[in-house]
Amino acid sequence: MSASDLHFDGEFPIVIEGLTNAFGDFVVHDEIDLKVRRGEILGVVGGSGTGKSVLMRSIIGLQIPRCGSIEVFGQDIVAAEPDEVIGVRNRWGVLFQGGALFSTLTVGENVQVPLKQFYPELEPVLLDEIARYKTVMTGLPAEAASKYPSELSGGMKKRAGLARALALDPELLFLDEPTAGLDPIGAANFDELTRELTDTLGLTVFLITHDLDTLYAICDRVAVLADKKVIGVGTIPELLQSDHPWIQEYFNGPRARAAVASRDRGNRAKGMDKHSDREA
Ligand SMILES: Nc1ncnc2c1ncn2[C@@H]1O[C@H](COP(=O)(O)OP(=O)(O)OP(=O)(O)O)[C@@H](O)[C@H]1O
Repeated sequence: MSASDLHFDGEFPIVIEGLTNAFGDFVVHDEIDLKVRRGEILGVVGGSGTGKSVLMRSIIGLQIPRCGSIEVFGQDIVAAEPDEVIGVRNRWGVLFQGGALFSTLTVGENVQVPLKQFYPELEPVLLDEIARYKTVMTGLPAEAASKYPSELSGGMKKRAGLARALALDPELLFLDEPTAGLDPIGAANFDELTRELTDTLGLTVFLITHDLDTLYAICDRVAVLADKKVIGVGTIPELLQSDHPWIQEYFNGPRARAAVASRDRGNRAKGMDKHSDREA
């Protein structure tokens, strides 16, 4: 438990204790603990290969840990029978790295995949309607629902993947490097969309990223993976109190300074917009 969790009296949709993941002799996580707070966007960072994706896969039951426990909405994910997990699986949505859309299905059909899986009784006309609604919710035009992934830009594919992740009205959203491969404007727009959806839908978000701009712009707290452990969890100012060299180098390096400057410029621009709105 992090020091700040002692002062947090809300709920924790994800509770991880003593989690060890290993492939043969290669240990990725060594007895890690992590709690995700309801309503937060938790950024998960760490060098390449520190096990961010493996951690996410363990939480959603795609990776069987060597030991430890993972509870999602109070349901034990590790020890449970597959049937027992179904009740929580429809409470989360996942945007995998690269979108992971089915290339032979249209965007709308992709969004319908989880709907058909969990609600096979839904009529086709209703499935179409929900798929169109989810597509538009992510900022895509309604016509995008009838397009194939190969007809979409990288940014549109991410939004389509997000629409599918939101298909079941999840409470918990997993995003694995959602802004990777997007240009800075596309990435900033996606960040804004993530924040807006989190606030309006009351989501809790587990967000793996290498993108410092994303961390500074939208994450409430950040968890740092290094040395097979979670070496810190907190707001960026809290993490900066740590003297761990990776944290210092990451959050005090030139790229972090550029991210802070960019966030501040964005905030100033928003303030000016509000000002000119009031004057108009
Ligand atoms: N199925 C697997 N079999 C063997 N090793 C694996 C498997 N999946 C992941 N690994 C190893 O586990 C380690 C952590 O992988 P993971 O993909 O979680 O890293 P990551 O922190 O997400 O990296 P990146 O930032 O580069 O995406 C890596 O060394 C990877 O090679």
